[in-house]
Amino acid sequence: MNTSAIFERIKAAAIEDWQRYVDHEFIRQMEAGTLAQAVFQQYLIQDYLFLIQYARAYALAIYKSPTLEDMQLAQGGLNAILGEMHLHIRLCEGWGLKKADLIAAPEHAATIAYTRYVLDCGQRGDLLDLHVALAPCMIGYAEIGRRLAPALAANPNHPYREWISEYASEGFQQAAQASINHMQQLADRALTEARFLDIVAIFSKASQLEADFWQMGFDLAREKN
Ligand SMILES: Cc1ncc(C[n+]2csc(CCO)c2C)c(N)n1
Repeated sequence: MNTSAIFERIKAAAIEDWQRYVDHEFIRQMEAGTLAQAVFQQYLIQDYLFLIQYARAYALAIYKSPTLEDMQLAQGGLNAILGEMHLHIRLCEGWGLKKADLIAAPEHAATIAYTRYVLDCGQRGDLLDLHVALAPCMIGYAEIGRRLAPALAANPNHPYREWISEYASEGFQQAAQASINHMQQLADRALTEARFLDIVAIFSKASQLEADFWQMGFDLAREKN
């Protein structure tokens, strides 16, 4: 099939689920600086557990790589996760939570659902299926980082400066672009017309699971109150 600008086409086909993810109430409140800290803390603790499982998904992407270049790109993703986890440890330390406390937290159903879904896409499918399941995470956070960056300039005391800066950073934006480029290569090699709807379904599902992940922060904070 004609696979030009494949990421834009997949996103357009899944636009409602994508919007519900990148424009979730959590993001709106974060942008405004009004998101309750308890909600953000619950999210971030679960996100640490999420990243451990997500690192396994990138490791699976190395295993599923037909070429050395695919392997190197997946390895870059794995390294980026290890770097991202420093943000979580730093922020949690500021609240008096140690790494051991994070690891000991029980995984929420939304964390399990999302990470195991991605791992399953990789186990039963090929590298394109897995890459598409991984895409909303990387590319969505880059879109959110770009959108929220102006809020930092407007408010010098923005409470979520560190988090927003991480995803708005040049390094992170480049990594997301590299992920789009890799998706393009994989699609050029393996995407057929017959597979397109299956690929869109994976992207939609992962986007829905991202939206559920934001929602989990509100739900957990309410339960603990
Ligand atoms: C629920 C959730 N979704 C996406 C990310 C962002 N993220 C996770 S792994 C990875 C790839 C390399 O760092 C990126 C961008 C997150 N932290 N939590």
